[in-house]
Amino acid sequence: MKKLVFVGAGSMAEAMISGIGASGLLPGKQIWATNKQDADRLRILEQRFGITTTYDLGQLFENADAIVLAMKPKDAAIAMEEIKHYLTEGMLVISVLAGVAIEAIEAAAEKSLAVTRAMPNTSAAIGKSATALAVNSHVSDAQRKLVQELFNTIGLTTFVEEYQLDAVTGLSGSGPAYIYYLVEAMEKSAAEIGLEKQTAKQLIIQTLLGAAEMLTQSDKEPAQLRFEVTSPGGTTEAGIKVLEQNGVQSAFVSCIKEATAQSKKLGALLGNELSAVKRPL
Ligand SMILES: NC(=O)C1=CN([C@@H]2O[C@H](COP(=O)(O)OP(=O)(O)OC[C@H]3O[C@@H](n4cnc5c(N)ncnc54)[C@H](OP(=O)(O)O)[C@@H]3O)[C@@H](O)[C@H]2O)C=CC1
Ligand SMILES: O=C(O)[C@@H]1CCC=N1
Repeated sequence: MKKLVFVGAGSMAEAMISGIGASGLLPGKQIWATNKQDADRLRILEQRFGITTTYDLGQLFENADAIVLAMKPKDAAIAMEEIKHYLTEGMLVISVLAGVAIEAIEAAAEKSLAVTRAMPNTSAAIGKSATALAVNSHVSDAQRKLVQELFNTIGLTTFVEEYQLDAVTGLSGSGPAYIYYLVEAMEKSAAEIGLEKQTAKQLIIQTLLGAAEMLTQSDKEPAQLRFEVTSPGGTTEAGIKVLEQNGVQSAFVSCIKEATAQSKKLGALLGNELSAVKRPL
């Protein structure tokens, strides 16, 4: 790949640019970006990652191999209207938009395009994204390889059916936020039980890393690993009892289902009835 273009330069674009840049797959100069109006933000990204930015769409799309759509779903209709004439069949369009269907993107562009829908997460910034990809039939084998190579630079990559991407969004796209929410609660409680912030932070982070590594290395189910922490009549049992009384596990299940449902709703913001991808019967 010689030129990768980001349309939208917010949190997700930055996480990807940071991860791709650090991997060395593409020199910063060959990564291009634009946004709607925030020129200061583009200057910051240029300084931080050595990328090239412009508001000149002709220059932006010239000889581009792949275009990443990285605006909010609510802004996608206007953005597509602005860029559709620059999109060609030879380009690979990579959409990270939550909920928006490949067919809706082609409909907005008013042409057939090679489109990959990707659902990464912000851990892309440190090469630790969990990314799911779905491609349409116009994506060539070479482009499929290229997109996988690209997302491999920012973490783990897996291919799924397009209808599964809303679930991926609810689970791992939004997932880092659920973990940060838990950490916020752990930090809050640490302050209330008399631990200094810095000490608590170190202990919490190592606990998360250790648990993640246990889940990776051990063959045991998470429930079994939990039981092994839980001594009868001990502290964990007392703590988990409170979580159970407050329905925390079922709240997490509802949370992920609601996020998945919201992904489906966001798809409709491109203003096309093709947006919702149904599970095949
Ligand atoms: N954040 C996350 O964790 C994840 C986000 N996503 C998806 O990534 C996408 C972007 O999210 P996020 O980065 O958080 O959003 P941000 O709000 O941080 O960034 C949105 C970007 O889109 C730009 N933009 C808006 N309209 C246009 C336009 N017409 N032309 C060009 N650029 C435009 C904005 O420019 P300006 O600032 O000038 O207005 C801004 O740079 C969303 O679709 C989201 O679903 C997917 C996975 C994870
Ligand atoms: O909250 C959102 O809509 C985006 C999609 C996944 C993570 N952030």
